[in-house]
Amino acid sequence: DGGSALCVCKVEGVDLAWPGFGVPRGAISHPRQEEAQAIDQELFTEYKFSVDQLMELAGLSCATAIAKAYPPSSFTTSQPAVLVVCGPGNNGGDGLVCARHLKMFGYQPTVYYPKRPSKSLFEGLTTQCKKMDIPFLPEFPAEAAFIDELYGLVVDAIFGFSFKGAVREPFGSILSTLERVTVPIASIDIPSGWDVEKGKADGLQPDMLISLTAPKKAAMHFTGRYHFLGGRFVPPMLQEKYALNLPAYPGTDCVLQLT
Ligand SMILES: NC(=O)C1=CN([C@@H]2O[C@H](COP(=O)(O)OP(=O)(O)OC[C@H]3O[C@@H](n4cnc5c(N)ncnc54)[C@H](OP(=O)(O)O)[C@@H]3O)[C@@H](O)[C@H]2O)[C@H](O)CC1
Ligand SMILES: [K+]
Repeated sequence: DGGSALCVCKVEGVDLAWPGFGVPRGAISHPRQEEAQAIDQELFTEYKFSVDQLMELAGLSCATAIAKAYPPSSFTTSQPAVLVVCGPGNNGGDGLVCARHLKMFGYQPTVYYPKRPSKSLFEGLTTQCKKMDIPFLPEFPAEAAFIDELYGLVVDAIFGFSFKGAVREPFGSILSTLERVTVPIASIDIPSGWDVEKGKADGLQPDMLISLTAPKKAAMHFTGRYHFLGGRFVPPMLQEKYALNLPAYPGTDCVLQLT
């Protein structure tokens, strides 16, 4: 029927179905902006996940994908130094979680977090990073060359699927600096500044994209080397409802390399 391969079994009279145990028959779906937001909302309202639960899994996926694509031994800097740039929404929260896990994995992350929401979730994530000795930059490096000199990788956690319209400051200047760096950029969920559906041909061109839940429409314009899927938390019924047709993650992995 062109849908995903579903395995169904009965346990105590309840039908259990899951994608996988076989390759999905159709292509992976690329939700539009409104669909991505609707799936996100449904995870919270209908499926009763909390934001911090999903953010933890999302951020862990990002750090895991980064560790697979850029192991510390591949860095040319003296330390595996990573600059994590965090925006004002949940994409920025994923960045903070990612920074904390990167530190656990042996990297040297530094965070830049210019616009911090006064919500306990983000305050808690910030404290956790600080208590892990992750430095927070007071200012963004003025020159792309400074970033190239000090860091071997930049994590773009500025905007995710709720980004709309023209970029407002201070993020416009930050993005124009990031467009000029030569070290690889790993974007969480959406390359920041891109239209969530149409992309941005003259915008940031990351080396890596970690799509969370499912690749959004803009991911079709991604031309970097590594595309990973993360956020292995979408219950089968929700995958079916939105016809996500996600490929099966290998074994117990929290990420899947798409390209
Ligand atoms: N289900 C999942 O896969 C999960 C994904 N997660 C991550 O969450 C983001 C989406 O988070 P959300 O908070 O909805 O939105 P963003 O982080 O994309 O951005 C919202 C903030 O950005 C500001 N904004 C929007 N447009 C602009 C602009 N043009 N210029 C400047 N600033 C902009 C917006 O500001 P407002 O003033 O408009 O409110 C917000 O502050 C998703 O992509 C994943 O990364 C969750 O972690 C877990 C579940
Ligand atoms: K991003």
